[in-house]
Amino acid sequence: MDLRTVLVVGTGLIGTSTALALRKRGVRVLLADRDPGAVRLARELGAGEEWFPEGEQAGERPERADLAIIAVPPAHVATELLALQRIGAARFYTDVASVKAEPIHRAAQLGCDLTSYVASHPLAGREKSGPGAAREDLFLGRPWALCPTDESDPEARAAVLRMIELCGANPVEVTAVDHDRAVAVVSHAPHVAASAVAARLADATDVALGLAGQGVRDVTRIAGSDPGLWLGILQGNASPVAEVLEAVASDLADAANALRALAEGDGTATDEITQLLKRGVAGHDRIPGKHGGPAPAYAVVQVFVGDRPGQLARLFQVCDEVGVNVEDVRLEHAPGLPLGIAEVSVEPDAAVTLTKALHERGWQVP
Ligand SMILES: NC(=O)C1=CN([C@@H]2O[C@H](COP(=O)(O)OP(=O)(O)OC[C@H]3O[C@@H](n4cnc5c(N)ncnc54)[C@H](O)[C@@H]3O)[C@@H](O)[C@H]2O)C=CC1
Ligand SMILES: O=C(O)C(=O)Cc1ccc(O)cc1
Repeated sequence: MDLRTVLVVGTGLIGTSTALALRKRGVRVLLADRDPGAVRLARELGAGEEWFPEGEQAGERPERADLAIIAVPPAHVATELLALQRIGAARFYTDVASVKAEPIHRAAQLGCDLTSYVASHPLAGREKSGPGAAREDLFLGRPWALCPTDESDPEARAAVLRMIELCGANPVEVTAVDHDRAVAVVSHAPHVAASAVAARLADATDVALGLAGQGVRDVTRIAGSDPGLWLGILQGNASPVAEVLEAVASDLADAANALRALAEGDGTATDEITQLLKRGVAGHDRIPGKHGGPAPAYAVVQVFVGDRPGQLARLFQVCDEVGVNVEDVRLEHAPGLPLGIAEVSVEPDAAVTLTKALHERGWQVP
């Protein structure tokens, strides 16, 4: 299936990232958003050209795209789909909303044409919104769910598969109901849990915040996301998310009770806590790695870096010189000190080479 022209409706984080990825693969991209500033910025970022729907530009017929990608909040997907289908904006349609059953159900209720529509959802994103946060490589190697229904035309499915492929993502075909149950576990409930942990920090003391390390940053990163967007996501998947949160809340309550017992001298309560921690390790170990397979066991080389411009570039230069590929990098800042620790993840075999090279060049490797 050839995608020559794609229309992106909603030029925020996901719409603009998709547009940038498609542009890079030579697709012509038309952009629309109810916020003119969002379209302007997406255009300036090189995501495509502005789309003028029927009647807005005198004498011009609207151009019919091969595929329209609806990248707006979940509650607006079905109404946008209907409006676009009414003017024949595209041959096929998809959306990228984080929930799937509810928008499909609503589209059916509104009388949308379900043959030309295959709902989808990239499992990649950021805690930031808007076109300014978009990245053309956001979807590389990431899962991208697609949920054809019995009514979906095979050609519509092929068009959506082609879009996913062009964005460099891995298609995962799943029913809308199974999708929603799955993302409740791997995305939506974790988001609420992160918010609950981060909410503890709102009135934490300055001393506590001054001692914050990478752990709390990891656990709360997604809590910085747009609450309006997330309310819509949680509303659209309320029961499956509630079910997972009830299980998490039960584990947390048991852990708190065990710790109370421990504080009162009941040493046997350690068993319960150990069991939870071990179940946590088992669950964490099951998360696939960045390319979709089992998580690779990278070695982490720690190195002190001064908080000055150019230090990371120098560090990467050393990696380059000794032919070591950087799989991941994480910076931990030491509060109040003019230095931090870079944690460079590399293939296990490369760790010794890199550590030796850093030592030789005068880097402090703890
Ligand atoms: N934020 C994330 O990490 C991810 C979000 N998603 C889904 O992608 C969709 C978009 O989310 P983001 O790009 O993060 O949000 P965003 O807030 O960055 O962008 C949404 C854009 O849609 C526009 N918009 C809203 N209603 C509209 C309408 N009726 N017609 C035209 N434009 C409209 C807004 O003006 C805004 O520019 C949502 O459905 C979300 O569930 C999917 C994967 C990841
Ligand atoms: O920021 C991250 O790492 C995310 O995982 C973001 C995200 C948010 C919503 C989705 O539907 C999918 C992914």
